[in-house]
Amino acid sequence: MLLLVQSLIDIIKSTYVFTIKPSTSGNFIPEYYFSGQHHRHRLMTSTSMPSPFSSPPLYSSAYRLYSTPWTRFLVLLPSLPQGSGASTPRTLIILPPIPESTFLSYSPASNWSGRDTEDVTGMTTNSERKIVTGDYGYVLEDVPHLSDYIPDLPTYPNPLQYNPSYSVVKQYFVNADDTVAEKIVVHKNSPRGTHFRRAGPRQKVYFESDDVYACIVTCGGLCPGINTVIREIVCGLYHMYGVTRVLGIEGGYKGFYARNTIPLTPKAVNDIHKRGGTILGTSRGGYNTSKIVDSIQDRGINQVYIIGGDGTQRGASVIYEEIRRRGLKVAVAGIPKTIDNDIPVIDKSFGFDTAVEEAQRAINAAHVEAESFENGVGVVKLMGRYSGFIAMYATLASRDVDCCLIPETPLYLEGPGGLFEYMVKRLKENGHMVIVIAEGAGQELLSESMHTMDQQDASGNKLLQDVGLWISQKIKDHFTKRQKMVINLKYIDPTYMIRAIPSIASDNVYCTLLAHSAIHGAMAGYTGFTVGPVNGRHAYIPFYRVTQRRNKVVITDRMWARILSSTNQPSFLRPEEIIERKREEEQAQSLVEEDHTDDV
Ligand SMILES: Nc1ncnc2c1ncn2[C@@H]1O[C@H](COP(=O)(O)OP(=O)(O)O)[C@@H](O)[C@H]1O
Ligand SMILES: O=P(O)(O)OC[C@H]1O[C@](O)(COP(=O)(O)O)[C@@H](O)[C@@H]1O
Ligand SMILES: [Mg+2]
Repeated sequence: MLLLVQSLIDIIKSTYVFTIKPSTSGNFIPEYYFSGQHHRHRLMTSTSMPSPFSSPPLYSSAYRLYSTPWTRFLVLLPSLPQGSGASTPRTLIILPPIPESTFLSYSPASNWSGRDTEDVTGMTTNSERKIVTGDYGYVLEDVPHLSDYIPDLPTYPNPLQYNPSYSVVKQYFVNADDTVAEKIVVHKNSPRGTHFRRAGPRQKVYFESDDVYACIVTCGGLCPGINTVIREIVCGLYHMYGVTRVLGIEGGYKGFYARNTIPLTPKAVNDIHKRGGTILGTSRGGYNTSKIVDSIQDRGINQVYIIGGDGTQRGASVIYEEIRRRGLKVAVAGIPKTIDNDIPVIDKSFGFDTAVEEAQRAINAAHVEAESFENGVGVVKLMGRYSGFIAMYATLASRDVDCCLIPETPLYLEGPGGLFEYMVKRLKENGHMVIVIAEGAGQELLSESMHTMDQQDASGNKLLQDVGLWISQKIKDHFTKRQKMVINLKYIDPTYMIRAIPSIASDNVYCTLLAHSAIHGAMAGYTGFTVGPVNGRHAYIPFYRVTQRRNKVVITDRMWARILSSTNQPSFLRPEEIIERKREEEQAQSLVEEDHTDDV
């Protein structure tokens, strides 16, 4: 492979830039830029990927070679046939990862559309995606800075050094070179791997307090803790940096151009963390980049704090791009919000602990009902559109659950190894049982039996059928018609109750840290970033890293094994499927750096 790579260096001449993005189906969607246009093509699954050494040969003029320093892969892109358009679908081949040392010897390749620059530390950077490489396989996936596109910006001493609360803190300011490792479990010879810029206050800031005009917007579904984040942004800006002008945008993204705004002061937000929801209101859909950025520009806003999930962060990324294109001195900071805990890279999303805590009440109720009746069955539906983290953690915490069903696991009802067989066994053994089901579980079965059309919400998210109602009915039908066994089934759907409550104490502290990290980053001139803890330390993460894939429960990991061992439920996986899943997971691991929440 080494020789092969070396001999191909001279053909790396192109203007394409790749990133590799996992799609919802687990395939990888490469995204690339061609002549300034942006196209997306689905990459074949890793299992169906042909060998790079197979026909047509690697040296054929039909292929070009690309390298991506942030994924450390080589990608082969077949050239377009004569006369075809730029959007013609093409098959990509990804070569297996190559030794980091080899890669760095010629990375970044001359094919980046971004300019290559050498920074003072001698590290090589790329301005399209700020990748900095260092010794021993060190990679920094840095976030943009206002000075990247606005020259000669003045800086000011950070007012925090005169703040009586903070000036006593030893080493209050973050060292400019501090970065946070994405992976902390390493082996003797592992490369140092990917890092993110450490969050926190800097010695110099790029805004004078009086000049700051900040705004806050909340988008997407609710989540416990949103009000706390709003409160802490307002109070943090005021108390740490003396910023008095903060505007609340009402009703999500569309509020920028179609709704009212409200001035936010520490007094106005003093008590809001005790309430669920968002005092600003939220929405799905209604995203319009130019109208949003026009509104930011017209109002003279220069710091934008955007609280929302994966869709929101995608929107924030486009807003940042447009602001940069217009050359505006406006910092864009994202604060990740999702009750489903499906945002990657960060350790956990705020509100998740609150949701798991509140879910206990529903599970307890289901358990009390179930054990009080002969053949009592409690069914609890929890949120989790594509990721079953709430169901998994709520199950593990409760210990009263006999079966946990999540979107990541297969599910079948009838036959050996199916749910009904397990239920009969469990009811005979225990006389009652509790099932926790995440809303996204078993959706294929549902659409098969209900013949429903794919429907979407205003943001384009798939609208799910009510799996709780469906499975409850299926269970009832099975036991009355097939088993001739009387069961007492109680279905509890606490989903919105869980989402709408105020956050618990630990989430409140977490929300405060997120808000402060975002403020410090924006004041220091960073932009186009999301904040969040990575292995316990808060970091600035480029938008593309939190939107390129979804955090999911890995059912071949130890955490899911703990569930199986705690409930004794069937895995719904046949042995050959387990092997296949493991293989797929290993391949995905080697293609994209994974960040599981497991590994306790
Ligand atoms: N790919 C995208 N590009 C721009 N805006 C988006 C994108 N996806 C979603 N949005 C916008 O982000 C907002 C929230 O998205 P949604 O998916 O509903 O919630 P969440 O951010 O919680 O995932 C909506 O206003 C939606 O229009
Ligand atoms: O009814 P709504 O508001 O569309 O929300 C339902 C969805 O919101 C979620 O809480 C996730 O929301 P986000 O994508 O906004 O984080 C899912 O669990 C659920 O499917
Ligand atoms: Mg979402």
